[in-house]
Amino acid sequence: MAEEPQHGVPIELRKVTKAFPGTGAPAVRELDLNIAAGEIVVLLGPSGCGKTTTMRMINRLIEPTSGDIMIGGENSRDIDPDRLRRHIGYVIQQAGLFPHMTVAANIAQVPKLLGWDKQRISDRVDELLTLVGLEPATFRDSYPRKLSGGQQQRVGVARALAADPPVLLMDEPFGALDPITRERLQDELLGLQDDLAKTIVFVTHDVDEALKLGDHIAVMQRPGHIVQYATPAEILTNPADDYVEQFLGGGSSMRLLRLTKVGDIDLDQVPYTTEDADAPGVLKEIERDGRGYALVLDGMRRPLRWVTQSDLEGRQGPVGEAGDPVGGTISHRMTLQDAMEALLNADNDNVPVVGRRRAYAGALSLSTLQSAIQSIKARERERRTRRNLA
Ligand SMILES: Nc1ncnc2c1ncn2[C@@H]1O[C@H](COP(=O)(O)OP(=O)(O)OP(=O)(O)O)[C@@H](O)[C@H]1O
Repeated sequence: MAEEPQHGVPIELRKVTKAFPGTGAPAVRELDLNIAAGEIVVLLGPSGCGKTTTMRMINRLIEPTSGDIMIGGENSRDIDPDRLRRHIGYVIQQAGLFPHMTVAANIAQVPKLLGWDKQRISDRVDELLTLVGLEPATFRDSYPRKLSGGQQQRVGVARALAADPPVLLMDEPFGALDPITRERLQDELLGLQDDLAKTIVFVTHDVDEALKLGDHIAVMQRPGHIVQYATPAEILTNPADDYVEQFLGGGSSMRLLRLTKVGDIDLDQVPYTTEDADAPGVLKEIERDGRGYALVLDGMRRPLRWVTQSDLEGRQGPVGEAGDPVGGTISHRMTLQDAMEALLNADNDNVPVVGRRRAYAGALSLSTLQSAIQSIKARERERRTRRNLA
């Protein structure tokens, strides 16, 4: 049986500076950064702002000129660099796989260094390939050049995870992939992270990637400092200054739509009933509500039909099959953007939202969406004001 994965540890950078010899301004300047255990923190910024240098100081591929880096409470200066790097997985653009080694041999590198026996290594390789969505029998003995960019990147992630390190550093890992593969790998990374809860430092200059993946985002500016360190929603609704605002570009409301899940907002509550309910009673309730319709649910609370006032007028006995089938439903897991798409294509203004086991959870309309975005913005503004006053 597989062992429980090792969860992430906190990382703290204290006044970390890197000045490369013979250059002008330092590449990274007195950088403070606190990364909580199990979080994905994205370093976001334009080329040359010091993202890669910051990341490589964490695994000591680059030694800081001054300052301290604490990993799981230990000063990285006190950890042997080889031991440190075995406890920190590293994924780079285009995977950086060794072309003359099979996929299995690439993944097995660190376990081999750690002296694991053959059987343990082989089991681990298969487990990891499965974890990143590659069939072991097909891919184990392949050479990297036979693989697509996305598959190579998956192997890169498997290799970084091989010795189950608590920390992963990912430097533009999806930068060279086409947009569809890129999105898929981002989703898979988030899925993996749900189970693994590693501490991940992720470098990108792609705003949407940062907003999607980051629990927190550090927006960096040349030369080597952080302008804002906050959650994606906070950065979108309250950019710290003009630089951050410009870097984000326009469309912050659209981005909030992409970032927020239907389950995170207040849904509309419409009257609901069942097929065996008494029609005149339901009619009364519809009249009282004033909207003119109700939702009929089955025994498992799954939406079946919309019934309107006129469907029920004069009807005696149970509601039965009165009304029209609900065209479609919206899952509580959908982003607001996907929900908006569904609403624009729906026949009704209101679409039922379903949660676990497709049970009714509320309803959504374009105007509910609009007020949700407005209240997210207002909430973030309020939080910031409170913080500034504190
Ligand atoms: N080995 C080095 N020697 C001298 N200068 C360096 C070295 N590595 C990086 N730099 C400089 O440090 C600064 C920060 O570089 P870094 O690679 O960290 O930026 P970055 O934000 O990761 O950029 P990119 O997105 O282009 O990778 C740049 O001005 C770069 O030229």
